[in-house]
Amino acid sequence: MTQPIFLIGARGCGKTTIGQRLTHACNFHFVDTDQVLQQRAGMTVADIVVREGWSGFRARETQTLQSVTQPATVIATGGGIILSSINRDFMRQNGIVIYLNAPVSVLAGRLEAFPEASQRPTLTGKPITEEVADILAQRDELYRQTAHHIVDASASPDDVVAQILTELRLARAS
Ligand SMILES: Nc1ncnc2c1ncn2[C@@H]1O[C@H](COP(=O)(O)OP(=O)(O)O)[C@@H](O)[C@H]1O
Ligand SMILES: O=C(O)C1=C[C@@H](OP(=O)(O)O)[C@@H](O)[C@H](O)C1
Ligand SMILES: [Mg+2]
Repeated sequence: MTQPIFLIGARGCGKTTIGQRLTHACNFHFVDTDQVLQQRAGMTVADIVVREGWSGFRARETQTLQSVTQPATVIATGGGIILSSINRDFMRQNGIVIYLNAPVSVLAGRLEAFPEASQRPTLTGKPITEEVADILAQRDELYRQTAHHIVDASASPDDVVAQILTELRLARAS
């Protein structure tokens, strides 16, 4: 199995962290759309949003997603990648999509501890817990529609990786 693996889910669900670990377990390459996009632009997400608005960032994100998609690659996406139907269709058709699902309390706790504000400028201007709740309410259905598999991302990193490997093995056996 060398199909690309796309990790989707809200800010703080662990796409970047789990993606790196999963890469070692599968012997795949790792890419993170936000890291590649920022390197190519020579700007942080926050800078891009100031200069080009969220629409400029979203256009760059779609282009980056398509250009980094290769066999034997784990692709950690940004939390808003599923807002575009082009991205949703692209991921479903070109690989295996895994939703790292976690409740608002877990997501907000992680984002308060590790805000990484240059990569995560505010989406709504609201305090973290309110923003996470509002955004998850808007996007949860899109994550679910796009995913081939859903895992519990509130577990420890080792456990989340183990859940993903189990899902992939079960899918291969069926
Ligand atoms: N399963 C986990 N258990 C505990 N902490 C986690 C877990 N996954 C991620 N984290 C922590 O949460 C923060 C956000 O994780 P990150 O991988 O950047 O999320 P995302 O890329 O989905 O926004 C990081 O500081 C990371 O160490
Ligand atoms: O949820 C979002 O709309 C975003 C999530 C961020 O990525 P992470 O999910 O890796 O934090 C980053 O792509 C950008 O700030 C937009
Ligand atoms: Mg990330």
